[in-house]
Amino acid sequence: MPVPSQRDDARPVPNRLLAALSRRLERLDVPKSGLFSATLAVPELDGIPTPPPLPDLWSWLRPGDGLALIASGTALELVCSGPETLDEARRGLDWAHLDLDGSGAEPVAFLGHGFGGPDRSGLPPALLRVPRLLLRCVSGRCDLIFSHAGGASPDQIRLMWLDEAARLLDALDRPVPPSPPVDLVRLDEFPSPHAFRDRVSAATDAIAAGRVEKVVLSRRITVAAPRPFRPERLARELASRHPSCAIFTVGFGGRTLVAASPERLVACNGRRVESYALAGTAPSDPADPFLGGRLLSGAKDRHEHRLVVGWISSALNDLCDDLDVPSEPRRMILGQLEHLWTPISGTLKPGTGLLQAALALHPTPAVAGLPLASARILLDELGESRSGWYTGAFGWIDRAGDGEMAVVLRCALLDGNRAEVAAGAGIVAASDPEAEFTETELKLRTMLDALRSA
Ligand SMILES: C=C(O[C@@H]1C=C(C(=O)O)C=C[C@H]1O)C(=O)O
Repeated sequence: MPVPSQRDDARPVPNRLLAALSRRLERLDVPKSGLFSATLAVPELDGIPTPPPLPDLWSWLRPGDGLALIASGTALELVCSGPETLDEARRGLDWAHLDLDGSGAEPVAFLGHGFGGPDRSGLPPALLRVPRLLLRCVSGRCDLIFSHAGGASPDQIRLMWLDEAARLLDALDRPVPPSPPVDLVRLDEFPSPHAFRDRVSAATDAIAAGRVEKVVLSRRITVAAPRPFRPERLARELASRHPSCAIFTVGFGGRTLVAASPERLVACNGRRVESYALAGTAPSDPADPFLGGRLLSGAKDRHEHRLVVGWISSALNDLCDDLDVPSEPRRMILGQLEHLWTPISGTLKPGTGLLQAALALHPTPAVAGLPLASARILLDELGESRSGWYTGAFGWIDRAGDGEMAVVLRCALLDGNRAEVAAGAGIVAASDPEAEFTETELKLRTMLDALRSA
């Protein structure tokens, strides 16, 4: 079988690897219909890959866990009306798989959805995508997973796969040099700083009147740089600054959502499940060792945190045979800020999976409020608007059901040289408008600082 030709502008791809892939795929019996994936170990690529310059890049990195998923092309994409239908869509997949080298690397579907309600960004309410080619690397061991969803002859499928492999290998081979930092211009802000503080006051009034216990208000700003943002550069920047976070990129229609999320909505490994309660925030200052102590002992932040721990525990309790809820929060330190953090874990009841848990958990009071229904009504009244999947969820699930979804936080929606960045803060009875504004500025800075070098 011929190896697909190079694009004229491309650097030479590792031809030996492509030729080897071509030989191996040729012997493969590709079914004509249904979703089919084949895993091939590629020791030639072993190492920890970084996101390459691919158009519409989908990727997921957990640098701290040595996990990298890098996708190229699409085998199957299902647009769903919301998170409720994602599970249905996934269960409906008739997914055959061949593990050619016995490496155990299962094929993966990416999934994501927004917060709920109108999303002016143009991203669909929910999306499931199986990449045509996935580079799946765990602790430096890499596999290539080819997928196809029928509708072509086996020869056409093999050609498409090799084309995709050529594109991915070429992109992985291209240098992604760092950019000298630039100044960003704030173009637009919603709501204005003044209006945000007013909303915080209106929210504390609603809390005093007993309408809700907590509500999360957010801000969105648009910035411009003198050059186009590079999603792969931003992801690398974030991965080196925040290796404990989930770093992901979701390319869609020429724009790319990029995030460094500290908040695990849910992760499943077999029947083990884990979710993070993350709420209560303060600036972190290495020069002030008492600051963390203040966060741990501060009544307002502990109250805000406890509400989230209670809610997540009760949502997971219904789905689990056993649940471990630490009695004391820990500190999660992320550059310039830190959070109160309680990892909650358990054993799922048989027949329950990642997507059911994600559905039961989203949106947690860390990003919405409590009680949820009243908080949603109050958010509408206060004019809260969220876009670009901010405070929705994004992640991956493999064919066996293992995977993870993170809350979409500390994120930017890149569009050429513009980026929309959002951040919010949990409002409780004792909240102060100025302090909450400062908290959102700090959270925005996580992304703005990285954007300057992207
Ligand atoms: C809403 C955001 O963050 C959430 C709110 C937090 C808080 O209010 O303390 C902390 C972490 C996140 O759960 C955000 O980063 O935009």
